[in-house]
Amino acid sequence: MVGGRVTALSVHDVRFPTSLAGHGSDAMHTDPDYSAAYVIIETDAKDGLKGYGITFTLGKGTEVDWSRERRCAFGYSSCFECLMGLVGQAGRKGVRRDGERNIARKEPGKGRDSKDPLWKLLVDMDPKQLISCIDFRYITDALTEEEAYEILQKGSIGKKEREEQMLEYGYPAYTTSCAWLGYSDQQLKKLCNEALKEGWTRFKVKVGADLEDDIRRCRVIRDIIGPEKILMVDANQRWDVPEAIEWMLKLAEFKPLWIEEPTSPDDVLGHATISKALAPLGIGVATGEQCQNRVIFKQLLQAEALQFLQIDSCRLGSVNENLSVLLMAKKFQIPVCPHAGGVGLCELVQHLIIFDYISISGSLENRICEYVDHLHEHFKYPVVIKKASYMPPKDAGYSTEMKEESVKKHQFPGGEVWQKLLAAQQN
Ligand SMILES: C[C@H](O)[C@@H](O)[C@@H](O)[C@H](O)C(=O)O
Ligand SMILES: [Mg+2]
Repeated sequence: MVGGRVTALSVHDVRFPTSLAGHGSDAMHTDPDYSAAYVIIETDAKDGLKGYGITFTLGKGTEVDWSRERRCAFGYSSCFECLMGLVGQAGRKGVRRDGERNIARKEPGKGRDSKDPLWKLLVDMDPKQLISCIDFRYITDALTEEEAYEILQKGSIGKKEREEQMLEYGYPAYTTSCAWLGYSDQQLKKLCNEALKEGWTRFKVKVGADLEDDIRRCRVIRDIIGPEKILMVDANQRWDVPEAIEWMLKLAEFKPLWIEEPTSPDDVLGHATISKALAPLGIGVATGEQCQNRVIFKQLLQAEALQFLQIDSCRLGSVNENLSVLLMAKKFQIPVCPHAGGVGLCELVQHLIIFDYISISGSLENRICEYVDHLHEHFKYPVVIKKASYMPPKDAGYSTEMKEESVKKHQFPGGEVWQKLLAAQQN
C-alpha cells in the first residue's frame, strides 16, 4: 500500500545543447536540442519518498509540456494512488483530460514506492492485477480482456527462466549513435568502427533528405559492418507514400531490415501501402515513436501497416497505455522494438521491454531495443549496456531521476550552460 500525500511539485525546463554537435539530427529535425520537462513530486511519506517524471522534447516543445505537466499534476489532487496510475481508471483519467488528449505525457513517480525496479514490479504482478491496469475501451475489437488474460497466463510459463536469462545476458540492443544525419562521412566511419569494436552488431542510419547522400552513407556503413550485420534506416516522416516506396527501392541493395517512419505517423493506410510494396524486398516498416495512444497502434496492427512496433515510454501516456500496446502486439504477432534515446528514454523503456520479454512475448526473434549513447551521465541510475545488450536495472523505480547538479546547470534559460551559450551568441 502506498503511503504519503503529495506535498510539493516542481517542474524544470531542462535542455541540453545537442544541436551544437549534430547529435540527434535527422531529415525532419535538423538541429534538435534534446530536452525534457522534468517533474519532481515530494510527499510527506516518512521515508521521504519522491517521484520523478520526464517528458522528452526537442527544446521549444518543453514550453507546452511544462505548463501542462504543472496543471496536470495538480489536477490529480494530492492523492498518491492516483499519481501511481497503476489502476485502469486512474490511467483513463490521466490520458483523457478534455482538449489535451494528444500531448505526450508520462505519469511521474511510478514504481518508486516499491523497492523493486519497475520491470520486476510488473513481472511479479499476476495476470489479474495487470489486466486491472489496462483501459480496454476502444480496443476490444482487437483485444478483449479475456484474450489479454490468456496471453498473460501463457506468458507466465517459463517466466523464471527468462528472468534469469535477462539478468545474465540482458536485452539485445541496436545503436543509432553512429549515423545521425548531421554527421560527416568521416565521423560516421570513425563511430562505426568504434561501435564494431565495442561489440555492436545492429546499426541504424538516418536517411530521407537527399537520395545521393543516403546511397553514399549506406554504402559507407555497409562496407564497414559487412553484409551480415543488421542495418536499419529511418526517414523520420519525410516522404509521401509513393516517394517512400521509390526511395526505398533505391536503398534496397543495402538490405535494410526496416524503414522507420517513412511517412506521416498518422497515416495508417499509407503505412499499409508501403508495407505491402516493400514486403517482396524483405524490408519491413517500423513506426510508433510519434504514436500517442493505443487506438492508433490498434489500427496500425489491424491494417497490417507495420512489421516492427516501436513503443515510446514517454509518448504513450503512461505505463498502463504501454501495457495494452504490448499485449495487442503479441496478439497480432508483431515484434516490439522500442524507440529510445532522447533524454532518459533508454533509462525508461528498458523496463518495459524487459517485462515484455519475460511476461508477454517470450521471444527475442526479430526483437531489438534502440540505444543512443547520449546524456546518460545526467541520470542517477544510468542504463548499463554489456555486449550490446541492456542489463536489467536493479534500483527501485523507473530509472527517471536526474542528478540535481545536471538539472541545475541545464535549466533553460537560467542554468550555467545556457547562460554561457546565450552570452556567446550576443557577442
Ligand atoms: C530527433 C530525434 O533525434 C529522432 O531523430 C530520433 O528520436 C529518432 O527518430 C530515433 O529513432 O532515434
Ligand atoms: Mg526514429
